Amino acid sequence: MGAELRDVTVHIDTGRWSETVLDGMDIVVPDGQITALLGESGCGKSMVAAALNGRLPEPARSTGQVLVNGDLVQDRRHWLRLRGRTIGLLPQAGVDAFSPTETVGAQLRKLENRHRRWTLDDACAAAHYPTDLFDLYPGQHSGGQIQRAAFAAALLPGPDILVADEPTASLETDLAYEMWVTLYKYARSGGAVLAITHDVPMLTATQVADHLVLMRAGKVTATGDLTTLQAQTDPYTRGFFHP
Ligand SMILES: Nc1ncnc2c1ncn2[C@@H]1O[C@H](COP(=O)(O)OP(=O)(O)OP(=O)(O)O)[C@@H](O)[C@H]1O
Ligand code: NI
Repeated sequence: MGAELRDVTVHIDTGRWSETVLDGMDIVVPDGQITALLGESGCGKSMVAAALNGRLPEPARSTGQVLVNGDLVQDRRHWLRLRGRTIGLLPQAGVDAFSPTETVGAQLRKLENRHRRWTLDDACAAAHYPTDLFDLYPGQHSGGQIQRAAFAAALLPGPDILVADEPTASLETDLAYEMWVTLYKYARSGGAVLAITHDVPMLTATQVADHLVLMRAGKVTATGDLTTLQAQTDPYTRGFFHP
């Protein structure tokens, strides 16, 4: 069924300052589709990813509702049950998907054995992660390599809902295109995909996103398909689609 934030507000009080990072945020991520989330740096996109995975930072205080496959998520134990096969996160920094003390190959193999959904070969092929890097530790990978390893790690449990936070940020155009193909196939096979991205030229060229959500300062400012957003006249939206 997918995932949803309803009127989610998140305050972070660091002790030195207090900030509202999401401000009445609403978003629906339906299954079978790619929803693309865009917005300027610092507007709260990764915080949406965190809220959808029950991974808000420790000092955060939140109000509002998170629904996963139609159920209101109530507490930490509920999140622990959902993570993995129900909802998964490809973090913005690929290295955050791994423990630093074990090789990537060993960690991917564990995910394959624990979930028995995707095979290691299929996940690595779909993520274009070269299996000859298996013996390296996460910190021994380049930015683009660890991003692809993290993509493989996100695919292995085969989550109903996949939240991918800038999955192509460290990749050149050809590889980025292949990642979008993988996300497209994932959605078409039934997955609910939220893809956070800055890559409007790729979205425009591939038409891969079924629905777009544009945010600013913790709120949604525009939603719709590509044609709808391209036709908007306000300067913030135009800045993304007619740079
Ligand atoms: N752990 C944290 N503690 C305090 N503030 C945080 C924390 N993480 C993020 N923030 C703040 O929350 C706001 C939103 O950050 P977020 O990472 O969601 O932005 P973003 O839209 O993903 O940006 P980018 O495109 O650069 O990744 C920022 O103002 C940031 O400073
Ligand atoms: Ni981010």
